[in-house]
Amino acid sequence: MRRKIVAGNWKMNGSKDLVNSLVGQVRSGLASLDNGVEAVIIPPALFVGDVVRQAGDQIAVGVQNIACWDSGAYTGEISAGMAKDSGCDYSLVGHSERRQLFGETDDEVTVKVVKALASGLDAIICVGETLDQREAGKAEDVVSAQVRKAVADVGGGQWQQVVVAYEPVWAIGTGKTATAEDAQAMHGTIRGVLKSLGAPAEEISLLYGGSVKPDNAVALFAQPDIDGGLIGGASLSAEDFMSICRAMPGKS
Ligand SMILES: O=C(CO)COP(=O)(O)O
Repeated sequence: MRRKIVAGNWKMNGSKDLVNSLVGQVRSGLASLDNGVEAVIIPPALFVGDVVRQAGDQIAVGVQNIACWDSGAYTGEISAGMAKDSGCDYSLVGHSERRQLFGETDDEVTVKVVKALASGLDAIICVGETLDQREAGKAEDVVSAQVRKAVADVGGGQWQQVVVAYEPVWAIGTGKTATAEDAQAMHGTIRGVLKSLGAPAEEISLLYGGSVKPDNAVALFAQPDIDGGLIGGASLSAEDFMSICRAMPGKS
């Protein structure tokens, strides 16, 4: 059965005060929710320990990025093993901001997925096309290639640790969302790619990200191949984050 996931990527936002106020509110909100949603909080790495301590069993925790290496002289980097050791369950890999602002390459994404899975983290692999690529009619090709490359070294028994998040770059932080139909179409394509690679595609959760808000989450989550969301700005408000969690239908 595919997991239904709502993950909040705080990016470089938040503070200890936000951790202290938000995590408890999300925790009590989830206690009265029975739609089977798994909530994940992905704060800046410095706050992971604080979130883990307050999250209880109901909230999973993730990091926004991991290194390509296990340990060593890589100043400023954090390994997948360290994230796991600190209580993380997930790592984002290949977020478009990492790719665009920090020059993260497809090859590095492939390695980071391997490192995450080997350390026992679930990898939320982020893919998505730019506006130019969409307008040139290349969105499907770009996203399909990103997916193929990212999972190139995933082993047979590791697929249950893989989650794919489709985040069109033009929809991130812009207030523009893909229509539910366009998002569904791309999710169908991604599932098809995973199937063609021999993965148990029907079991893999596919998230949509890019300006997801309480008022558009219902239509997005109603789509058959959209199993949840990767939320940026709206995840910094406990109220909005919980509204988005509540937008998940009780589908299996
Ligand atoms: O990049 C995102 C989540 O990883 C989406 O961010 P916004 O929800 O702020 O558009």
